[in-house]
Amino acid sequence: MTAPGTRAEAPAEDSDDLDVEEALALVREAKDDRAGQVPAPAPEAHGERHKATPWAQARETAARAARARPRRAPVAVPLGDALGLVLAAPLDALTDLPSFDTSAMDGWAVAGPGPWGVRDEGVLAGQAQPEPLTDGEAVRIATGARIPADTTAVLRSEHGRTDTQGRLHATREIVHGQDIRPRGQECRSGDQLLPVGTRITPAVLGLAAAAGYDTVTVVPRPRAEVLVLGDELLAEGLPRDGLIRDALGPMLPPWLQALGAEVVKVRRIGDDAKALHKAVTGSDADLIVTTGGTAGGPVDHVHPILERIGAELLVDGVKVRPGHPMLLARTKDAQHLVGLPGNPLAAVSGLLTLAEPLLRTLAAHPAPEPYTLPLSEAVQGHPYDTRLIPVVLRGDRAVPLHYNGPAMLRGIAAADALAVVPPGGARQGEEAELLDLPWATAGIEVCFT
Ligand SMILES: Nc1nc2c(c(=O)[nH]1)N[C@H]1C(S)=C(S)[C@@H](COP(=O)(O)OP(=O)(O)OC[C@H]3O[C@@H](n4cnc5c(N)ncnc54)[C@H](O)[C@@H]3O)O[C@H]1N2
Ligand code: MOO
Repeated sequence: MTAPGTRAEAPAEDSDDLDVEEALALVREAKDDRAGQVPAPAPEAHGERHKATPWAQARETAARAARARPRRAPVAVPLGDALGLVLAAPLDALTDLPSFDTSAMDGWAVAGPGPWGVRDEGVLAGQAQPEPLTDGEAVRIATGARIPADTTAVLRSEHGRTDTQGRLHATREIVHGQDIRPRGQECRSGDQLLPVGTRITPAVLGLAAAAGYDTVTVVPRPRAEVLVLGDELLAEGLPRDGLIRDALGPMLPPWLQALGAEVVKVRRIGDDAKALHKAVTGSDADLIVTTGGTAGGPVDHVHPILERIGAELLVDGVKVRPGHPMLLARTKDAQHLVGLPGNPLAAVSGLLTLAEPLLRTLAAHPAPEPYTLPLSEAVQGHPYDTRLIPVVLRGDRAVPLHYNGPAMLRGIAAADALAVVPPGGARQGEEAELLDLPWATAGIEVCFT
């Protein structure tokens, strides 16, 4: 169930569905494999409309650009900082689990058949080795406490009673070994608990801690820098005198974080070519994201600066609405630049078309499974380009939202996803591919970053 014009139709060798193994090759000790090198774009004159890349191909190019980069070394991060990252080394148990024979219940550790004489001192969780039991002896024990040597079973509190002489009787039959968790029941030291490529969830953090880890070895978070261009932008207050509020400065950093990036800097550059040149050449981020200045107006400095620094344009315009002037360039060996158009919804389109596959691949996250839903109403198409339309998901339908113009955020702010509408449009009831917004899937991606 995949909409026409989507990844499913792309030739197999061009698929941007990232194999985690393949992605992790970027961080392994193995020699650098540049097989995925992105071919240079067709040498067509700047400004020609037909050089624009088809939407699905642009996404593939962005993912492949990330794969073609030099290896990034794995890093060790404290458990508290590891949520959402991907294991770059297998999680091998550093201890047996449990690491000692443990009581599974509150009750008594007993030795031999009852009734039993009960020791005065009980055994609590966290206590060092308790005294061994002798036959006919019992000791109060808490869940998680160490089992004394020579214990035959644990009798649950609710299954025992003490008589007037203080002797303990079982009120039901007990089985040898019952309610004792033997050392190593879950794993032995050295057992592989999780393989390379596993996404670190809250449960993985818990397992890692239980297995003795303080830090985990992970694929490093890609570092992103945001450069907001435009002299017309205000950082606060109401729009006035032809000036407008900067909508992208507040929107992009958390969105990039939700896509797996660490945002190292957000800078307002204005329409100053010199400042932009300095910011781009001085950046050591994995990804520079610029906003505005892509279209070729009098103060659109992005293309000229990329040309000046000898950057390789991998995508120069995409057959998608909104956002068609978006671009992707390789600025240096281990750095890319995504140029987002200034119109805010066009910038979202660029973010999901180019930045998402690039960051996802660098972060070694698997590609989301493509899925489709029928549209609740017809959506007018562009004659040649894909359209991305904000939708809400209601039951088993995608409901297109109004206010989906390139300069509008009102639709996307209420949306669950973007529907991919192929050239020519989609009929009511037609299946459309959906791009989930990172916070719409139970907030999981957002809290993972
Ligand atoms: N002659 C042509 N003009 C334009 C074309 C074209 O093909 N030929 N394409 C249009 C399309 S489509 C888009 S999208 C925009 C892209 O423009 P730029 O990337 O050069 O961006 P700017 O010109 O700087 O800004 C466009 C628009 O967006 C507003 N803007 C910019 N930054 C922000 C921000 N941070 N927050 C809110 N709004 C922002 C800016 O004020 C402009 O209104 O070009 C069309 N033109
Ligand atoms: O591509 Mo522009 O984004 O239509 O407005």
